[in-house]
Amino acid sequence: MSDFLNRMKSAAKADKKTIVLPEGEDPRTIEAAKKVMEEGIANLIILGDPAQIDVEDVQVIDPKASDKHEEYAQKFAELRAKKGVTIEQARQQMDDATYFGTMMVKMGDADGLVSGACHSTANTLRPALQILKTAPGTKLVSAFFIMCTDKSEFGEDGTLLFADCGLNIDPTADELSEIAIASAASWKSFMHDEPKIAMLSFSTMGSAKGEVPEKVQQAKELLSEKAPELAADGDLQLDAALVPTVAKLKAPESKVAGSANILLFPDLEAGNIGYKLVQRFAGADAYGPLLQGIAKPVNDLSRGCSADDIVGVVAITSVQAQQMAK
Ligand SMILES: CC(C)(COP(=O)(O)OP(=O)(O)OC[C@H]1O[C@@H](n2cnc3c(N)ncnc32)[C@H](O)[C@@H]1OP(=O)(O)O)[C@@H](O)C(=O)NCCC(=O)NCCS
Ligand SMILES: CC(=O)OP(=O)(O)O
Repeated sequence: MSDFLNRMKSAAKADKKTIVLPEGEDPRTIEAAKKVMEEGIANLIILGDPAQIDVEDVQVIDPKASDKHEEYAQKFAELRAKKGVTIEQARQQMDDATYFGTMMVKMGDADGLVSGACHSTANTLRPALQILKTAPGTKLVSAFFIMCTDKSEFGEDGTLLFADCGLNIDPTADELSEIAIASAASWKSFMHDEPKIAMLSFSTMGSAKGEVPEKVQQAKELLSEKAPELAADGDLQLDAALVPTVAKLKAPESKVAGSANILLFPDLEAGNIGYKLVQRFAGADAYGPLLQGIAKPVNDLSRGCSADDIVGVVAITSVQAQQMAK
C-alpha cells in the first residue's frame, strides 16, 4: 500500500466522518463498504434497498421511503427556484440516489459523498455543482487524481497530482490558471513537498506552435500574476516536466522541469487519457476524480474502479471533510 494511502487511512480513522455511498446496487461499493467498516476508516450510509443490502453497522436508506424525502425536496426546490424547478420536479429528483445523497451532504446529514462506480461523471457531479456550489473565494470546480506509482524518482516518492482529468472539458487560459491554483492547494493539503506545477502541452517553452501551447503559455502568465509564489512552468512536454536530463536539454532555466509533482493537462481529452495510460500501463493506483473548489466534499469514481479504489476515495473524502470542518 502506498505511503499516501496509509496516511489518508490513518488520518481518517483519527476523526471518523460519515460518508454516504449512493450506489447500493453496485457490488464493488458493498465490498468497499465492508472493508471501510472492518478497517474503521469512516461511518457509512448506503443508499439502496434495505432488504438487499446488509453491511454490519451501516445504515441503509431507500431515498423514496425516507422520512427526509419531503424535507430535501422542499429545500432543493427552494435552492433551484431561480432555475424554474417546481416542487413536483424536486420530489422526482429526490428519488434519484445521487441527488438525495448530495442533499444529505448539503443538510449536514452526511459529511461527504463518494459515487460514480456505476454512474457517469456528468451524472455524479451535476447534483454537486447544482446543490453544493463552489467553496467561498472559488469560481471554478475542477477534478484531480492522486496517482500513486512505484516510480519513486517522480513526484513525491512516486505520487503525483494530475488535473483536470474529470470535469472541465476545454478550460480557457484563465480557467487553467484557476485549476493550477486549486491543484497547488490540494497538493499542500495532502503532501509534504512544495507543489511544482508543470503546465503540459506538446511543446516546451515555445518549441512548437499551435493553439494549445499558446493557451498554456497564457495560462502560465495569468498564474504568475495571480499567484507569483507558486513554482510553475509551461508550456512543458511531459518528458521535460519529469525527467531531469530532458529538462536540462529542453528547459534548462526552469525550476519545475525535471521535478514536477503536479501535472496540469491542457484539456480533458489529454487529462482523462493521460491518467488512464499511467493507471493501466504503469499499474498506478488512481484515486479520483476528486473535486477541488466545491463547498463540501463530493468525489467521483471511474466506472472502471475497484473496491480498493473506493476504499481509498472514502478515506480521502473523510480527510477533506476534516479539513473543511476546521
Ligand atoms: C459536469 C458537467 C455535466 C456540468 O455541466 P452541465 O451539464 O453543462 O451542467 P449544467 O450547465 O446543468 O451546470 C450545473 C451547474 O453547475 C455549474 N457548473 C458547471 N461546471 C462548473 C464548474 N466547473 N465549476 C463550477 N460550477 C460549474 C453551472 O454553472 C450550473 O450552475 P447553475 O445550474 O446553478 O446555474 C459538464 O461539465 C461535463 O459533462 N463535464 C465532463 C464530465 C465528463 O464526462 N468527464 C469524463 C469522464 S471523467
Ligand atoms: C474518470 C472517468 O474517466 O470516469 P469513467 O471511467 O466512469 O468515465
